Amino acid sequence: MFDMGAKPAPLVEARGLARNFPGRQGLLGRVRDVWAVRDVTLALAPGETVGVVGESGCGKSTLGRMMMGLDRPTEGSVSFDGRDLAALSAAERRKLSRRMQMVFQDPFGSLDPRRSIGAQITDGLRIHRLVPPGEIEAELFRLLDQVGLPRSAASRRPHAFSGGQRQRIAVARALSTRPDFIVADEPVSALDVSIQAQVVNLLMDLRRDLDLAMLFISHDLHVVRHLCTRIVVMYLGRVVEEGPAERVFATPAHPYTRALLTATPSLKPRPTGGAPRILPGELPSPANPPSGCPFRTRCPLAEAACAEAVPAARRIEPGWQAACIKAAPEAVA
Ligand SMILES: Nc1ncnc2c1ncn2[C@@H]1O[C@H](COP(=O)(O)OP(=O)(O)OP(=O)(O)O)[C@@H](O)[C@H]1O
Repeated sequence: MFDMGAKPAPLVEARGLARNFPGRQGLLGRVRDVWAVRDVTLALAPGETVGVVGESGCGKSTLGRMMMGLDRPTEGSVSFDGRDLAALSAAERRKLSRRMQMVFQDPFGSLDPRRSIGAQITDGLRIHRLVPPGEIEAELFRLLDQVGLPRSAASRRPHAFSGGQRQRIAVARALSTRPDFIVADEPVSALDVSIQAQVVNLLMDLRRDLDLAMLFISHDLHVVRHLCTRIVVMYLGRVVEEGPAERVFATPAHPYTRALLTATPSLKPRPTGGAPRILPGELPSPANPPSGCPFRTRCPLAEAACAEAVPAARRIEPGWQAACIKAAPEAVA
């Protein structure tokens, strides 16, 4: 379990979260469940931005969905403002949904091509009756201003916008209900590099102005570095390192974090689409993870003891932990 250090009362708290999915029959007839997330404990204070990073398939989206209450944990619990999400009635859950919003990688997939974006941005206002009907248009214009879109955008449909503009629309829609907590799942990965910076800057401004707590999921460490105060590194469903973003980036303590940072060429332009960079060695199947430390099959420091047990989190400093028997802060070249 990760020790969170001294912090204000959390807004969102995940305790011992795990999620498995039933496996498919393999060639030899063996069926293995996939543990997408295992034993994750994580808390966000109000207004805090936490980045979740790791290679594709390490469980980031599944964690984000559980923290939003969109997916039920197999084990563990998520609480929001001190209330266990699993214990809420449907009506309480609906009410709470106003305060929790999600922004996805593909805004086009979550927008209805036949409706004007003005109508779509204001759905939440109507559902939750946040402003009187006569004030909806003024609120819509305020939201468009906030995300840097012209007011003339209101009457147009999604296809009239570029990828970056559509992500601004998705952000405006998420903000419309005045949430306290946003899960942003790879919100800029599908965008052109130059546009990514604009959307990240927008999110930074909003975080500052609105005091939003944000779980920002990304395989791109540099995006996270700009935006987040704390970083959580996942590998095969487990948190392997967690700490203040500045400290973790300067001197990562887990060999996997070091490998991720080394594999990320610093701020070089890269192709659109943001395919995760390849680390040395093969990522084991989540249906058949190695015994002991999940990273040991690719780890340059691995020794016999690493195969014996999943390493406990070692405290590097208050609020900074790494699950490795050799965890020690070390600068990357
Ligand atoms: N609904 C599902 N049914 C079966 N397996 C699933 C399901 N959702 C996720 N998984 C599996 O759980 C593991 C974690 O997936 P998840 O999407 O959470 O990872 P991720 O880190 O977000 O990856 P990506 O960046 O590719 O989205 C993967 O092995 C995935 O195949």
